[in-house]
Amino acid sequence: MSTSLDSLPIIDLSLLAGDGADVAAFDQALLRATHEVGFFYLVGHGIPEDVVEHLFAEAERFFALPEADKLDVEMTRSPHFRGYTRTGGELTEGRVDWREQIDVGAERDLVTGGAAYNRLEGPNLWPDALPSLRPTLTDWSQRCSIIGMTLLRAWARALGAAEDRFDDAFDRPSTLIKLVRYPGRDGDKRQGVGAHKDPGVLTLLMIEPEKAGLQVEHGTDWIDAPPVPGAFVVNIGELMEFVTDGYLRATRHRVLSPPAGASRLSIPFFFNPSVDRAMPHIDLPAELAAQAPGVSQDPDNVISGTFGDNLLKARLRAHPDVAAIHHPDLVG
Ligand SMILES: O=C(O)CCC(=O)C(=O)O
Ligand SMILES: [Fe+2]
Repeated sequence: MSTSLDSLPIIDLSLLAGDGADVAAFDQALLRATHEVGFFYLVGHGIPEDVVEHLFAEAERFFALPEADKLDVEMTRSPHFRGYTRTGGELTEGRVDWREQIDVGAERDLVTGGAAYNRLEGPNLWPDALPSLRPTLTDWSQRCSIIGMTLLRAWARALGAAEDRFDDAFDRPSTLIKLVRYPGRDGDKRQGVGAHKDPGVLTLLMIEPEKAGLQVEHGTDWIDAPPVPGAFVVNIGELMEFVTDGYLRATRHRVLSPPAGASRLSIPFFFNPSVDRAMPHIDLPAELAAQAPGVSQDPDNVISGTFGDNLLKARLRAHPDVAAIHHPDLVG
C-alpha cells in the first residue's frame, strides 16, 4: 500500500461507454486507485475544453474585480458560509492559508431551527459586478454532479453493493464550488492550503493549466500532482473512508504557494449528501474486508456519519470569523 509512486494513477471515464469488460476494467481501476492512493486523474469525462476555459476565464474575472466588489459578498455576511474569503482569512490546522476564494453552494431556502447543520443551508452571495458568474457556476455544478453520481455508482458496484446504494443519500446533494486563487509566496511562507482531508465524500478538482503546487500524501512521501491537460484530479473524503471501514482512503493533501509574483487558480467541486443524511455503510465482501484497516478516529477531528455535522465542524474550524459573528453559541 505504501510502495513508492511517482504520480497519481490516470483513469478513463469513457470506458463506461464500452462493453461489460470495459466497465469492469473501469470499476477495478477506480477501486484500486482509491484503495491504494485515494486520489487519481480522471480523463475521458466528456466536458468540452471550451467549457473549462470559460470557467477559468470567469474565475479570473472574479478575482480581478475591485476589492470593494469582492468584499460586497464577503463570507462574514453569510451565516451559511457562502461568499468571498480574502487572502489569509482561512485556517487549516490552525495556520493561515495563503489563498483567496469564493464559496458557492447549492442555492437553497433558509431553514430556521432544527439541527445546527440546517444553518449551512441558504442562499449564495452573488457579486452584482459579475452577473455571468451565476449561470457559469450553475452549469459547472450540474456537469460535475452527473460525473459525481456516475463515480458513486461505479464505487458501489466495485464494492459489491447494488449500484444505486448511494443514490438516496444524494437526492438533494450538498454541492460546493470554490473558485480559489493562490497568490505567489510571501517571504518564506509556503502554505497555500495546509495538509487536510476533505470532510465529505467526493471532490472533483480542476487546476489552471501548468500550475504545480498540489501534493498528495502517500506513505511517508508527498507526491506532486500537477494538472494533466483536461483532466480532473479526483479524491475521496472522510465520509467515503468512514462507510468502507477504511478500505477506501481519504488522503491528506496540501498546496504549496506558487513562486513570488506568480499565482495559481484552482476550482474544486465537492459532491456530498444532503445535510441531514448519512452515507449508507457498505458491507464489504470478505476479500475486501480483509484489507480494510478500520477507521482511525483522530480525537481532534472526529468523523460523524451525518454529512451536515461533519461539514459544520469543518466550516466552524476553517472560518472562525464567520463562526464568531453568526454562530457564537456553537463555538463558545
Ligand atoms: O487547490 C487545490 O489544488 C486543492 C484545494 C483543496 O484541497 C481544497 O480546497 O480542499
Ligand atoms: Fe482539499
